[in-house]
Amino acid sequence: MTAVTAPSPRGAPPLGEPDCPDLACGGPQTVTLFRREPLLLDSGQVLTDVRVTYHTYGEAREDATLVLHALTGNSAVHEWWPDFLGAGRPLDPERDFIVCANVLGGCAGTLSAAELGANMGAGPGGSVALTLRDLARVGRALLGALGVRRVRVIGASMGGMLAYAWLLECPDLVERAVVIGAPARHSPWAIGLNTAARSAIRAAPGGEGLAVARQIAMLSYRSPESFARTQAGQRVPSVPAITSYLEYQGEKLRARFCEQTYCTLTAAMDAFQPTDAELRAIAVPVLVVGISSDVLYPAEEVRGYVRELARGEYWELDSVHGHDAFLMDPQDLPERVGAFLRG
Ligand SMILES: CC(=O)SCCNC(=O)CCNC(=O)[C@H](O)C(C)(C)COP(=O)(O)OP(=O)(O)OC[C@H]1O[C@@H](n2cnc3c(N)ncnc32)[C@H](O)[C@@H]1OP(=O)(O)O
Ligand SMILES: N[C@@H](CCO)C(=O)O
Repeated sequence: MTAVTAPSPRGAPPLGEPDCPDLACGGPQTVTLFRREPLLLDSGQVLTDVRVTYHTYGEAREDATLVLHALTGNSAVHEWWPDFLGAGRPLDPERDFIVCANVLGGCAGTLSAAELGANMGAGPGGSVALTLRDLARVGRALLGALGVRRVRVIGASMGGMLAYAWLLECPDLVERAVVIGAPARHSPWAIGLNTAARSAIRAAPGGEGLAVARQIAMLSYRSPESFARTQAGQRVPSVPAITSYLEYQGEKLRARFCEQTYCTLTAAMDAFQPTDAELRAIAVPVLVVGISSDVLYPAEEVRGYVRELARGEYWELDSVHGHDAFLMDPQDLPERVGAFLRG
């Protein structure tokens, strides 16, 4: 394992300077994996020298908790999940060794889709094919480099689908998993939303399309009632609040994210279609959490997959705020997750 110099994740301090010392935090750190043995992607392409950026919290141990971030997330869990990370919380650095890495193809320090496209001669718009199982294999190599031999995985949204990929790809390593607000397979509805987002990016490459993609996605991350409560009326004269909100959110993502990553990761989510037989083979305990007002991944759809899991259990977060409630309105969710992780 060799540390290398690499660009800082957008908005993060320079690599190597811990940005959360109070949480026994190591990170952001960067390692280059697959130096001697290459990584064979599901597409048949081969990668070497895969740069991975990650954070750790707590003292290194052979058993760890791996946090899997969502589509536009990064490895800095302390920045986006403060309700879950800290003393007395489900991810407690005083008790656990916690790892989170930016995914392969991501936009926050790890070898990005744009860099992969350059390597593979792909054009703009993200024609690199990655699968969620490829992402899990890279995570596995990182855990190996850190000396981890057993892992509990937890993820929400794309991170929840990635947790299913871990359960299928690394059954020897995963001892339990938490899947929040995520299906085991993308539905036609979810694929359709991603298709529209990628069409916007291809139609207006260079940033404008990414902003429109975010507007489409934001409508699926909240709910009619959430927006009725938070975005009624106007903030700017003559402009509906929801309009200026979506425009603002679009520009915000455009400033911090990468269009190739957006296309590559959403395509990986759409292509993830494990069979019921594969799901039935998952032997470890899995906590599946649905969100009552989620219009992207309706609670009933998320709950349906529990029937296929040998040791699945279901809990529902009752919130009006839709899919993003796991970030905005977690209520009792940290407590439930903590109890499950402690087993
Ligand atoms: C498991 C994971 O990995 S999750 C990954 C985490 N992802 C991220 O951290 C990045 C994505 N971020 C998000 O999705 C969101 O910011 C969340 C869900 C984390 C937080 O959402 P909220 O706190 O509700 O923020 P909200 O969506 O209301 O937006 C607030 C912003 O919009 C602005 N805003 C609100 N209403 C309006 C309006 N009508 N017109 C214009 N601007 C508006 C606010 O001023 C605020 O601006 P700021 O961000 O510059 O402070
Ligand atoms: N709002 C989060 C979750 C979306 O699934 C994100 O932007 O990553």
